[in-house]
Amino acid sequence: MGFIVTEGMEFISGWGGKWPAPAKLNLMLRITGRREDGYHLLQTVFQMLDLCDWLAFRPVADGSVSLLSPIPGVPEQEDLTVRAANLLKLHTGCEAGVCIEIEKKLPMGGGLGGGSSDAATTLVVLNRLWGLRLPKQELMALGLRLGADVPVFVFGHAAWGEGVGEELQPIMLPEQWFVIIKPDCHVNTKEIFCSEGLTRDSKVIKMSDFLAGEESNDCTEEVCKMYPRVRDAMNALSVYAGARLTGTGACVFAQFPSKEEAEVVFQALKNEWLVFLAKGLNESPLYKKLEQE
Ligand SMILES: C[C@](O)(CO)[C@H](O)COP(=O)(O)OP(=O)(O)OC[C@H]1O[C@@H](n2ccc(N)nc2=O)[C@H](O)[C@@H]1O
Ligand SMILES: Nc1ncnc2c1ncn2[C@@H]1O[C@H](COP(=O)(O)OP(=O)(O)OP(=O)(O)O)[C@@H](O)[C@H]1O
Repeated sequence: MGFIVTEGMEFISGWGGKWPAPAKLNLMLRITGRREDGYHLLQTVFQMLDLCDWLAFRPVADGSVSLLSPIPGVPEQEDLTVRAANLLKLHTGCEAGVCIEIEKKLPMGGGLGGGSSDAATTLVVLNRLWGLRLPKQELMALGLRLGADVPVFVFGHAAWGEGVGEELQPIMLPEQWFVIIKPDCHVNTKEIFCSEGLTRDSKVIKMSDFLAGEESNDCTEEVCKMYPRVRDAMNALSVYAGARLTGTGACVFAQFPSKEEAEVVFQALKNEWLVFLAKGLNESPLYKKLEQE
């Protein structure tokens, strides 16, 4: 059941070939308050991974936005890539059209931010393809309208995040290796943020506290209580190294200084769990590719 990251395969001949939409991990997640609209104030640390969805964009003449093959369970017009493209058209008055293909590699509902990253890649690539020249800050603000995790993927760098996750400062982190278990359950982010027992009054800390080892995730206890399979995954990974939850789950992860050390744990878990081996990245592969175009 294990899954080693491999390069995406060629699938359609879209503009610029295929574009990465990397996963993220929340290396720490503190909930420090709640806004009047119900959204939670967070302190978090985002790092991208070399584990990606792959997207292709084919210009179409009739001004429509469509998906070549919608993701099962997600209606085409609700897909975050379609919503991102339509939002960009509405915001700029651009009359161009696009057909999008998604090669889905990231598990959904896993706290790896796949849908958000797909949306961010769509905003960044179409901004270039359609010659819109919107600055990054404006794309991030548009992205926030699609979800709290979209801005960091537009930002494109490992980041210290505050607000609802949209106030971002770049951070340089060691590019370690991660073993990530995706338990066979789908955690609903909204359900976790609505749950009674969630810690919402964590002390505000500084970036230096995180760097000194403060790496907790305030959602862990509640998610493990509501989703026993997440607790099982934490226990399975804890045998080898400190296990943490990303976002609101369901994925749990442990970090290792070398690929070799991570590989040993990956091999030990892969028969029983859906497990990924991935490298932490400070710079998003999306921008690396954009620079090459
Ligand atoms: C848990 C994280 O993944 C950490 O990075 C994000 O905060 C969640 O980001 P996301 O999946 O893009 O979430 P959204 O689609 O914006 O929000 C889903 C639901 O989660 C709740 N939500 C989300 C983010 C936040 N800071 N406070 C919240 O209370 C809201 O009820 C919202 O309706
Ligand atoms: N392109 C897309 N890819 C994945 N999910 C999408 C997409 N478009 C819409 N969705 C919806 O978004 C939901 C959340 O998917 P996603 O993969 O982003 O979860 P997640 O990793 O838990 O996100 P987060 O870490 O941001 O909470 C899915 O269950 C699906 O209904």
